[in-house]
Amino acid sequence: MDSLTVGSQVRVVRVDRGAVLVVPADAASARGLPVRVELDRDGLVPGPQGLRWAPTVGDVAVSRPRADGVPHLAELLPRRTELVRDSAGSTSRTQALAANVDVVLVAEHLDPEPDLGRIERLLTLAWRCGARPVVVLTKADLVPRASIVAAEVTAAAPGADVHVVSATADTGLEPLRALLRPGVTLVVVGPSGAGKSTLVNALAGAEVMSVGDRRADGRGRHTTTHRELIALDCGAFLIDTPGLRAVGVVADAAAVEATFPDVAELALACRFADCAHESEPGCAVRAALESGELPERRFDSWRRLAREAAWQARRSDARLAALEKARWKQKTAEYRREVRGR
Ligand SMILES: Nc1nc2c(ncn2[C@@H]2O[C@H](COP(=O)(O)OP(=O)(O)OP(=O)(O)O)[C@@H](O)[C@H]2O)c(=O)[nH]1
Ligand SMILES: [Zn+2]
Repeated sequence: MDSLTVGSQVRVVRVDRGAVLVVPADAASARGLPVRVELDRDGLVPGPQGLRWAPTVGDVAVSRPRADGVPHLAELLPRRTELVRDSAGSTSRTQALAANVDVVLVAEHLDPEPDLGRIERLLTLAWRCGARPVVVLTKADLVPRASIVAAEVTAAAPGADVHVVSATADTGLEPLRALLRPGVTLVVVGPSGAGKSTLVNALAGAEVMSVGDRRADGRGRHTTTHRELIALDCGAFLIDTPGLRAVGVVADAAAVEATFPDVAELALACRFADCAHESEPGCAVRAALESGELPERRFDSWRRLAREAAWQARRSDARLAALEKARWKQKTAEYRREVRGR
């Protein structure tokens, strides 16, 4: 693609400093070379709700060249789905990792042993996003009894399919290839070294991402440093992400409930509607813990995420209140200026 036609819809494949790389949004013509589009000085694009938005990978925008012919993003379209995480630091901003995704592949290695808590955390991220979560257990070639581990993971991932794969041995990938339909967008998330880039390459059938041990310059292993959307020959879109270290999941109560439907259902049977599942009489959750029906580990994981969700809800309330206050301050300042000016 050499130029962007007037008013055409484009898809953001990568975000750089002050610019984005875009391709035509329709799957049929998305495979050409991306075009670099400079952003306005603030790095933002006008979008829904009359606000200016930071574009993210997977965003769809209307491109309209400026008067001087330079490509420009005129408008960001509303996001169908949005994968968000807590941005680093103490600010209450969230960061959109990817937009308009249909499937979230939660990648976790079988060797070393999978971290169930991390899977639950990433599943919460996926459910929150509104996309379909699919767990992919990687490096099956390195462990003898992958199916036993997979059963444990399945118990920790109600409602999500769990697939055991080896990207290097090309096993178990068929169910994932079946997800790659034209126009469908998949994003791969998971810890560094889980084999995300290797998986993306295997699904793409080409070396589209550089992988762990391929660096020949002796400066240690390659690791994915940016998010990138890849338009596959079959018409599907795949987004690779860098390993998410300690993902600040932007949990909300509904997403936590979707990840832990077993705990949510037990809680419904507690005698008190506001049961904290600590020492209340008639607590169905405690009973399930005692009988072994609900593993301690899973209960602890649920509690941690539920607390984070509650904390984040309070924090965003506080943020709204602060915004409201700032607006009010501005209004009074305007009013004073007006009075003084009379
Ligand atoms: N044995 C085996 N090794 C694998 C498999 N998939 C990936 N690896 C290896 O695991 C290492 C990490 O793979 P990557 O694909 O770079 O992992 P990543 O999740 O993209 O890592 P980051 O880019 O750091 O987030 C590399 O050395 C891969 O060759 C697999 O199925 N089997
Ligand atoms: Zn209870």
